[in-house]
Amino acid sequence: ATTHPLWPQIEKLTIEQLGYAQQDVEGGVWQLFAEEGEMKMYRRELEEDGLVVDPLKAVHQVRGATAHEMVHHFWSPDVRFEWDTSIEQMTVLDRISADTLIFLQLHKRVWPTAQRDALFWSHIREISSSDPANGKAHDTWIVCNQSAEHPDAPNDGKYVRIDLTVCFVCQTFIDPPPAEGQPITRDNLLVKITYCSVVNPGGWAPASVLRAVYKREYPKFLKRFTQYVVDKCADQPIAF
Ligand SMILES: O=S(=O)(CCO)c1ccc(-c2ccc(C3CCCC3)c([C@H]3C[C@H]3c3ccccn3)c2)cc1
Repeated sequence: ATTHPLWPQIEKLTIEQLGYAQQDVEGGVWQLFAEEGEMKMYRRELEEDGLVVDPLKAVHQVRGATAHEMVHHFWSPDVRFEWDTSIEQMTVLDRISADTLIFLQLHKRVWPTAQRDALFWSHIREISSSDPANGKAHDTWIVCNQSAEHPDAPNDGKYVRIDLTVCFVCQTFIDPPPAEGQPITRDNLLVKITYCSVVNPGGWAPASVLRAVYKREYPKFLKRFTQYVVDKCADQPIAF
């Protein structure tokens, strides 16, 4: 699949988004707008042609799951409806490779804005692996979602098409390490999560409405997703 025409863009954007996600949120450019327990949500106020396109960066950490488990459930079409309450319809239009799919999603209408759809490629990749037993190095995984075009989903104006760039980066920590010679259990798992998104709503929507919706929806979205994975994996063997 590395011969697919999208491959150079997928490769370039995935590396760029990894760097972007790993940049610290200090330095004052990011404004903390929501905080719940370990989850901190930041935004930068940005408008393009009068449209709110506020970049968002969320950092979170949860116990009981691995980076691989988190990103797999974020990427997999099979479980999307189990956690993503923002969508009404979802289709996989193409499987570019085993780790890259093209999604077409119809998002629930957010009153008073018009209903939106999103067409994007979604790529999952392990960035670094490690030997979980030594507890030193930690594995990092990323999912990148980037708006794309596709002949089967022309932007025919039936819905307002949003433009999105999303990255979801997770890193596993063995913390606290198990006692000498003891196996790693889920009590030893800590996963650090960074979620970055830039969503251009595609058509006019009042800035005040969008910012209120972002403030309400994103914290709910990330909390619900991470809790879903921890609950789903609780009684399963650990997938590093
Ligand atoms: O992380 S993903 O790739 C997961 C795959 O689904 C993702 C997440 C969120 C969105 C999305 C799509 C539309 C909207 C708005 C724009 C104008 C009116 C609807 C929003 C804003 C409203 C915010 C929001 C955030 C989270 C959940 C729902 N609503 C977000 C798209 C993709």
